[in-house]
Amino acid sequence: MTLPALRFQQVEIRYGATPVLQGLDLQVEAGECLALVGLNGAGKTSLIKCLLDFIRPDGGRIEIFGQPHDQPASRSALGFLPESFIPPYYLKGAEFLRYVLSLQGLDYHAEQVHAMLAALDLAPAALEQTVRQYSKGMTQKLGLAACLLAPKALYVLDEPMSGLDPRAHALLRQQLAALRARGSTLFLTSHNLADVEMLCDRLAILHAGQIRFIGTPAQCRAQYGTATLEQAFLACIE
Ligand SMILES: Nc1ncnc2c1ncn2[C@@H]1O[C@H](COP(=O)(O)OP(=O)(O)OP(=O)(O)O)[C@@H](O)[C@H]1O
Repeated sequence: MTLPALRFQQVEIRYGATPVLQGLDLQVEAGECLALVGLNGAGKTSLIKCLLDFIRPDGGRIEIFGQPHDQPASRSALGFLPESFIPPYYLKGAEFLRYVLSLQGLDYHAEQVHAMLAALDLAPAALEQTVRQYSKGMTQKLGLAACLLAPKALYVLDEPMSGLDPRAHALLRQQLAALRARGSTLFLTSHNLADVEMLCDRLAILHAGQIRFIGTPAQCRAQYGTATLEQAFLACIE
């Protein structure tokens, strides 16, 4: 039997007295692409921070391929792109990639790096520029390259399309589809429901601290009797 990539059981998160997640259950199957969607402040990033053990849940249990998430070894299967990716401003692009790869015991292969940059539409000249000279979209592409260069069974991507121009956006969709086709699991957050429709096997709608809907985009539209996923999302969170 294949273990799920992620299993969240009855996860609770509070900031002080304010509850954010209230007994959240969610399972991400190995090999699928699942989007977590929800309004600003719904708790998507908080759930990801909990998964990565940056914050402790106030209740519940999280497993990564069957292992408790707070065992560091469980997270070696996982690549992560944070919502706000801010690399050290004084490093050159190549230095940053070399550093991130070395932390994972991986070598820097120039041809792989150039291929990844081309796949993300980041000019190779960026490798020799310091990060302080980057635009917002270039910074996001560097973060994506650092994350996707390491072969992982599971990628956790918090708003991966953020700041990308339309061409880079389309290229990243292709890149993510290729990763999924190679068997990696993708767990991402997105506010772009057109991306979710095109890219994801399933979506989970987080609202008022719990998962209100989980299923395919087609099931979501059917359940709420709407023509578009956006209308279905709005009906779900009413
Ligand atoms: N460190 C913190 N201290 C107190 N409250 C916090 C903290 N981090 C997040 N929150 C609150 O928790 C709630 C969920 O925030 P979170 O960032 O998880 O939402 P999100 O779904 O990722 O939102 P967005 O779509 O805007 O990125 C919000 O009300 C936010 O104000």
